[in-house]
Amino acid sequence: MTAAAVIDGKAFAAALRDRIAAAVPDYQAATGRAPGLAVVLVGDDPASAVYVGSKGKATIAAGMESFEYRLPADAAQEDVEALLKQLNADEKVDGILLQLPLPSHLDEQAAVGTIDPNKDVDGLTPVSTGRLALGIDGLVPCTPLGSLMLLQDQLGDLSGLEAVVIGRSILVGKPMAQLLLGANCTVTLAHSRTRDLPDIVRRADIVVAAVGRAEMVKGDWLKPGAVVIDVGINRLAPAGEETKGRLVGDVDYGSAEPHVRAITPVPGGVGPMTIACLLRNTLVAAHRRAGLPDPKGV
Ligand SMILES: Nc1nc2c(c(=O)[nH]1)N[C@@H](CN(C=O)c1ccc(C(=O)N[C@@H](CCC(=O)O)C(=O)O)cc1)CN2
Repeated sequence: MTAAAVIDGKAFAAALRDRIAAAVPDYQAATGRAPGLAVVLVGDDPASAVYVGSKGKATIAAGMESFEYRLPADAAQEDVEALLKQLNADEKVDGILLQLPLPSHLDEQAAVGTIDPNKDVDGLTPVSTGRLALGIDGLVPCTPLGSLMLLQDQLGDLSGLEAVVIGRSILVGKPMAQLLLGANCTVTLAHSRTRDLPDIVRRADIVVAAVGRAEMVKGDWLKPGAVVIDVGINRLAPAGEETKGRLVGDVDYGSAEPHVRAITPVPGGVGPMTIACLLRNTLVAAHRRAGLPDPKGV
């Protein structure tokens, strides 16, 4: 078999961000202001702080307005929900994102549920989830949306293809399965209790691994010629004092690569698409809130 294509999510995301930035001035001319994205971080998880910082920088680089809110790790549920309601009412804010995970004493679903669905650029409110399940146009979670874009770029029409999604999280697995179903794939949603997982994965033309276990999916689980989207971001324990922990996905890249038609690397695959799709959703939300047609090409 010929060498697998390495799907360059970083370059794809950069091109998408450029198209978004190019569309912002038209919105600004029509409304008199730039689209605004508010990101809320509760607590001091270092990885979350990095992601929130990257989102703020990317928002500004796209010509949008960035609003960042930080609440302490011991914030009460009422404090989080009060802030989200305040942002719902803020006319300058088109998109609201509550960075996850929240500290464990907080109820994530209840907090997310207070976000105005028209500003739900993470696509996680019950209304957004329902719209996706019903096939009604709405705002779709960023990582699955970015994964779908990469798949369609590789494969074109996905109709009739067998897709296996491993992992049933609200953030990735479930919406990914819905998106693939919407693209007319035959979808299996596998998870930690699935029996004979390697055999199920072996059927798939498309594999999306979002299980959160380092290098779990092995090369001999994959159908020759499959396209693999690796959503996992796992930092391996440092091998020595001076060695930084290596970042790996949920797929054992070394054993998978010789079997497949195309695969996303980690880092540089799906990860960068998450933030690019957040900007895309913010631009779309801003247009819809202003009663403008959806922006083209994003
Ligand atoms: N409310 C949300 N919370 C979280 C989401 C989300 O979509 N909405 N996703 C993740 C974290 N995340 C964004 O929030 C995110 C993860 C990874 C990347 C990324 O670009 N990763 C790089 C590698 C980065 C590194 O070196 O650590 C890559 O894969 O190339 C961007 C955003 C959980 N929380």
